[in-house]
Parts: sequence; structure tokens; C-alpha cells
Amino acid sequence: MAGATPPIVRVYARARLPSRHGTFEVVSFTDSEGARLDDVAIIRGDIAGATAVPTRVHSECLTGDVFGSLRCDCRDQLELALDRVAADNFGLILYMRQEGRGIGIAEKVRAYELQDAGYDTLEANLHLGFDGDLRHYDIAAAMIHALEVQSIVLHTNNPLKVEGLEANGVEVVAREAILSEPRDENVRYLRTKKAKMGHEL
Ligand SMILES: Nc1nc2c(ncn2[C@@H]2O[C@H](COP(=O)(O)OP(=O)(O)OP(=O)(O)O)[C@@H](O)[C@H]2O)c(=O)[nH]1
Ligand SMILES: [Zn+2]
Repeated sequence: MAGATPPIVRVYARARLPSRHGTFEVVSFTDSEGARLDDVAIIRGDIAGATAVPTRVHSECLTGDVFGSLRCDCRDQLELALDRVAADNFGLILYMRQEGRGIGIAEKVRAYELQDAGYDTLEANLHLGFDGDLRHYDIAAAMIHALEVQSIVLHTNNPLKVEGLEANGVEVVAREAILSEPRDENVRYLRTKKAKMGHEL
């Protein structure tokens, strides 16, 4: 798909990462001015030059990823992705620091405050004056290019992620769902994503 030219990023450092989910490689990046990025890649296998690399683009969720919040499915999805890459011995996870779909942790907690008062996840964002989703995928695309990945199979339920990467020059050969088991605490969140945010759940 034609689109904007993504920014250039370069690999800055690579290290071995033994984890609870197996051993991966962690890679950090700089932008074209040499500034260090906060986004990182988690890799298993020889993905440089490869096609149809199983790829997950994960958006930071401090409450879910670190504290194990059950309000959302983020940690379940992250763990599914790590386990899958480990089991296949091949794949890529980009951990993008787009907390709260781009509004940041402080505002996400405000959005949660509104949700505790009855708003859904989209209504809360709109009430705070934000669009429903402020994420861009240009940096993720640039990281994929820097890793010399030729094409990807994207694990997501969100068609906007596929479009966002393609618009930045990434060849997405297929989309695969990443389905976590719904929980009592996150079922409303999942229903809203399906009904109002275009997620294929
Ligand atoms: N603004 C806001 N962000 C949230 C809320 N709950 C989770 N998030 C953030 O949403 C992001 C994850 O996005 P999701 O919409 O769950 O899923 P997705 O990444 O679009 O799609 P998948 O690839 O299918 O997981 C993370 O950055 C979370 O911090 C919320 O109620 N409000
Ligand atoms: Zn979350």
C-alpha cells in the first residue's frame, strides 16, 4: 500500500534475555538523530531477511503488563505472544511505549476513574478530549525495517494495526487473531472493543 515514508531507526544494542517465557534476544534502537528510543524488540530466531515472520506489536499497558490488572487483556496477550514465539522458536514482539492507546498512564487512570463511574473505554477517552486511539505505527514499521524483516504475519485483532503498518511500508502477508480467555473483569472492555473499536473478537 502506498503511504508516508516511515522514519529511519537503527539498531543500537542487542542482548540475550533469559525470561520466564524462555530465552529471547532484546534489541534497542536509536532514531536518525541518534536519540535512544524507549521501544524495544524481543526476538527469537534468525528473522533478518526472513518473510512471514510471526509478529506481535504490543502497546504498553503498565497496569496490565506489570501489575497484572484484569481490567484489560494486555498481559494475557503479551504472555500468549511470548509463549508462541518461544514454542515456534521464531518470531518478533515489538513493545511500543504507547501507554493507554497513546494518552499516557496519568490520563489512562483518569479514563479508568470515569469507567468506574459507568463510562466505557471509548466514552471515557472522548470525555477527556482524546480520540479513541492516538497510536501511530510509523516507529514500529521503522523497527521492522531496521531488523531487516521482509514481511510479517501480524498477530492482532485490530485491523487498524494492519493498516497502520502497511501505510508505513510493511508487507503484512496475513493477520492472525490473538484471543485471550475473557474474564469477568474484562468482558465489558472486550465487548466495547468489538462493538465500537473495530476489533475482530
Ligand atoms: N485509553 C485507554 N487505554 C486503554 C484502556 N485499557 C487498555 N488501554 C490501552 O490499550 C492498549 C492496548 O490496546 P487494545 O485496544 O487492548 O488492543 P490493541 O493493541 O488495539 O489490539 P490487539 O493487537 O488485538 O491487542 C494499551 O496501550 C493499554 O494501555 C482504557 O480503558 N483506556
Ligand atoms: Zn491493558
